[in-house]
Amino acid sequence: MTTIIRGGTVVNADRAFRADVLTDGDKIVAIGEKLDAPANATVIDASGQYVMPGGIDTHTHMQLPFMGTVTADDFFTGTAAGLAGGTTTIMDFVIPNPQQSLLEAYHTWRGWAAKSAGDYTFHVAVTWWSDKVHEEMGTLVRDHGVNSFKHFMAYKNAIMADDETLVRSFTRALELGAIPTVHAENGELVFQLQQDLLKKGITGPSAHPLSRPPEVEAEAANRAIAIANVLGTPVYIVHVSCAESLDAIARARAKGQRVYGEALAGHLVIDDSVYQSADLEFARGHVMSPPFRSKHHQAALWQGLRGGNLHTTATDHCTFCAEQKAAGQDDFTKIPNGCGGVEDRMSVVWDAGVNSGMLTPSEFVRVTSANAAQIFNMYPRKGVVAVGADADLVVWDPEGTRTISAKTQFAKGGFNVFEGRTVKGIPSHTLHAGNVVFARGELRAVAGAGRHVDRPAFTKTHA
Ligand SMILES: NC(=O)NCCC(=O)O
Ligand SMILES: [Zn+2]
Ligand SMILES: [Zn+2]
Repeated sequence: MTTIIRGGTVVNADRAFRADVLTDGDKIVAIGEKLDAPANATVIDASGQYVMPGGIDTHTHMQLPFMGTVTADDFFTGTAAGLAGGTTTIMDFVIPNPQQSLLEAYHTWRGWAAKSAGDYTFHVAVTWWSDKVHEEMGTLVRDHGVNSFKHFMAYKNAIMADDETLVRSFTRALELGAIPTVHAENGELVFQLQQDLLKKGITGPSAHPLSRPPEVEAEAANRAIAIANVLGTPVYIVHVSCAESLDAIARARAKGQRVYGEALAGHLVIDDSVYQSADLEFARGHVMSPPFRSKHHQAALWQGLRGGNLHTTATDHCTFCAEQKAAGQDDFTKIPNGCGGVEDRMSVVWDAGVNSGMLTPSEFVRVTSANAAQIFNMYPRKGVVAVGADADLVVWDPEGTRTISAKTQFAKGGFNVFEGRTVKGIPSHTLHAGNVVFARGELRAVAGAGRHVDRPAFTKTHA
């Protein structure tokens, strides 16, 4: 398929310029003013619009078996919803059970992901340690295009990585040229606080944020950063939700440490008042970890994004319907943790970030795709509008509006944490691998059209 996008303003992380963009097959083949195009080319009129790299969501959980259930979105519905919102690549997580082979889990997830409509790639979680894990990390990096390993510092008695696992896995990642990532919350403290709250008879969703205060996150962020510093590894901290964790990242970076931070669209715009709702189904729908925080944390996260101490935006898309969330109606610790957003991240970050003047369009591209592609070694295949890059593009209408609602979304789960929010700045068209997969509200996602994105190891100079 050949497509010409005419008359738009191309926005990359480094600059914006007026140009047509020609795609052929799955690649961008020409960029320039008044380009010639074959007579059979599909023409998209982008006048008054921006042409940007398709979004990369660095953190999703499609079809995840978690807390006794499985997320509502699978790899088809979740990636299709992403395409509707301008996100063309997701970074999902292979999460082996403790004692399970990493390779076995990796192949299971690859099987599930075969029906993806958008591109996908995997971080692999290290949930336990043994010589076999050491060996399998090597196989994943050398033979399977994995260059990032995830460590959950929370979820005690389930997938929590203890300090020995962190130290050994970070060390191994350094040997292999892979980057360690962490969910930073002190799982021992969370467990203790949960038990204390339950003993006091505080069992509803309002207890969730009380069991995971900012200090619990900051302790783990500081610990992971300290471990990375001693071992000389880079480290990427997922879903940074509070000023205290951001301060830890800023301190380390000021000393020259290679620390990266991810902000979630939800944490940027939703505050912790949601947990006080008398509508317990609504409150449970917002239970995720780390929880939504008070407004001063949101302001800090925006400053972190603009100032360069936070690098990526993601969603942690992990959808559960009301019936699944009701598993925790008598005990908040049993509410499956997770919320959605893959369909909404680009518009939410544009609306709250660019329309407010907090971010420029180029900074928007930096935090929605370019930095992710660079940190995780997909650049310049992804994250830039350039000749030779994948034809994953979003034609962005800065005047278009949409009121987000679970009733009209493509994602499953029947709930949306951004419900009722009217965003200005929406995709008019999304191209994935050169195909127009979303056009003015019409989704043309094809199951199985998504490709796995191999991410090679970093050279030794990265660490
Ligand atoms: N974030 C969340 O609550 N659920 C998904 C798993 C995780 O990322 O911690
Ligand atoms: Zn997490
Ligand atoms: Zn997650």
